[in-house]
Amino acid sequence: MLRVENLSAWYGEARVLRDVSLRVDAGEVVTLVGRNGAGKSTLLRCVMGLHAGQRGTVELDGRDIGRLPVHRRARLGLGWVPDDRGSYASLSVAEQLTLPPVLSPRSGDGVGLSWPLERIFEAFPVLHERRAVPASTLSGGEQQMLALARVLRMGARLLLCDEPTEGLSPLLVQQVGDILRQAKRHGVTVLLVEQNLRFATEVADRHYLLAQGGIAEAMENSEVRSRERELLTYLGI
Ligand SMILES: Nc1ncnc2c1ncn2[C@@H]1O[C@H](COP(=O)(O)OP(=O)(O)OP(=O)(O)O)[C@@H](O)[C@H]1O
Repeated sequence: MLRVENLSAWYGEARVLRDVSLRVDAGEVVTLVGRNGAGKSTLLRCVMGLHAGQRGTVELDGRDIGRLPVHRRARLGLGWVPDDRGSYASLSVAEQLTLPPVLSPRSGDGVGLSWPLERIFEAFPVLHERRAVPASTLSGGEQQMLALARVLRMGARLLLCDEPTEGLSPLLVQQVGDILRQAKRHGVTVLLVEQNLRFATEVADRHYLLAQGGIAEAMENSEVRSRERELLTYLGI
């Protein structure tokens, strides 16, 4: 579904990604792990088209999307879940969930269709409880849930999630895990930055370790589990 080939990225003169190649197959959940500053967020931003200084190939379903602007990538089904949670603060939770342009249904298997509001509220009980309040009054964790809910509501079929569990209570972390597993059952593909290795192995199929802007290793769940202690020390967690 997603193929990244020899992707490099710069901030001014500083090169922060070095010939990164990876793939995420349809229906997979894949994580990017790595130390602070390894380039994980920049990689996600490149895939979404949010980073100008890049070179290399980004393909979605065999189509080169590397030069498309963000809104065109969103139309093709890429859903961006940022770590800064941006929202239209004065609108209520329910208004926000009816606001985004809902992607037109793809023909065929129904994968990647907009989630109905009922399913959203079932999956995100906290948003149902708080549906009438302005989003500005939500906690950071609740805003994170709202950001995730919005892209599912839009019908994104490849979610790009930047540390969705960061700063969440254990209960909300568990809910994010349930939601990602549910999204996977509905055919949604996920690439996520995740530092919580235990969470990563519970939700993901595979993992890439990013080090100094390059892919250092590709790992299966079993490998991450058996090397957990070593990896946690390496990541400085
Ligand atoms: N706006 C920017 N201008 C200049 N350098 C930047 C900018 N944003 C990030 N960088 C640098 O690019 C490198 C990669 O940053 P990036 O945020 O992608 O890493 P990361 O792995 O996501 O780290 P973290 O987990 O700390 O967010 C770092 O060295 C960082 O200092």
